[in-house]
Amino acid sequence: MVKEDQSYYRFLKNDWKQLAPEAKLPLSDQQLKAIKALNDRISLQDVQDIYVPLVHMLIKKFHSFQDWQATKTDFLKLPERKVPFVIGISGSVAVGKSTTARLLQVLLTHFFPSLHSQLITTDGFLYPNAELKKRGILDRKGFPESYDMSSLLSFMSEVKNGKTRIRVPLYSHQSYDIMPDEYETVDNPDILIVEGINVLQLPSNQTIYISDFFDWSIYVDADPELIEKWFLERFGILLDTAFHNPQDYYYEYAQWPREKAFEEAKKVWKRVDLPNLEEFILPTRSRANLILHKVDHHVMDAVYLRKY
Ligand SMILES: Nc1ncnc2c1ncn2[C@@H]1O[C@H](COP(=O)(O)OP(=O)(O)O)[C@@H](O)[C@H]1O
Ligand SMILES: CC(C)(COP(=O)(O)O)[C@@H](O)C(=O)NCCC(=O)O
Repeated sequence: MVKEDQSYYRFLKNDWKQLAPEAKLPLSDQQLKAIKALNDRISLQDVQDIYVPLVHMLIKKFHSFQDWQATKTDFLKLPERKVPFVIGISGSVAVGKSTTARLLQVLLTHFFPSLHSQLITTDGFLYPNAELKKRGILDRKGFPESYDMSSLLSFMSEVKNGKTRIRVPLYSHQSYDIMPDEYETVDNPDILIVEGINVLQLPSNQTIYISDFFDWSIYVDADPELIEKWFLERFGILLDTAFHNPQDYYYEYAQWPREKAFEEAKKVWKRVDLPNLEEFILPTRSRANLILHKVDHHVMDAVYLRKY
């Protein structure tokens, strides 16, 4: 049964999965490989039940956005121009934002191959570690003051103005820092997905939200105790990757007894990422157009859709 409160309809998985009956997996072998390559633990049942209807709803929204752009330029007697449709994805550190974003991109490409979609993460707009140290906020990484929000806002404005070949700095979880002289290029796509913990926040000293540039927003939600578990699992993967690479930020931890390294990671979660979730990320959840709620093993149990 679809329930509602003042702001959202709540669809349990069984209701939500009925919504795009014409859109069925199986995907081609190649698409399945693409999904499994991005994460081989993703539930294909969830892909079918949750993500496929979601992608079809997003495309309806995209078409109505395009219609409005055409109507507007026609009414204003202005030349037509392409304005990217922007989807923001928010949620805690380690809740699965980047996996969700990549999965949406794979599915958009699968069902709508003529559309060019791109994906960026706002991690690239974190100040480099050297700058965070200079400001005395290295242990506040991820908090609002650790991002160069005015660059992020300028980037969003360039995207919406149709600028081509915009360079976006890149962050590496392995080096735990911005990668010097490495960028990705955003090239006036049809759809841009912008993923990050801060995308629904009002930047300090600014008068506009990043989400003012969004045409749709998604908040990935789960119980903080589960998110801590996923954070620690990802830490374990980062340790394994770092083991033989002294350049890796996690190399030192990888040499420690495993239990001691995990104790340290738990402290980071309690001292940094959990307070950030409680103080700055969770309060933005009610601004999202859609909330994806996950339970154990990243399985989705409910979708909340804003009523207006
Ligand atoms: N749908 C999913 N199924 C299985 N594992 C997932 C899923 N989404 C995320 N994960 C795992 O959870 C951890 C955090 O995911 P990630 O996408 O890196 O989160 P975020 O971008 O929010 O920090 C990673 O280890 C990732 O592999
Ligand atoms: C770079 C991040 C702020 C962004 O998180 P993400 O959403 O990419 O997981 C986060 O991974 C982080 O490094 N937080 C600082 C504390 C920590 O080491 O977890």
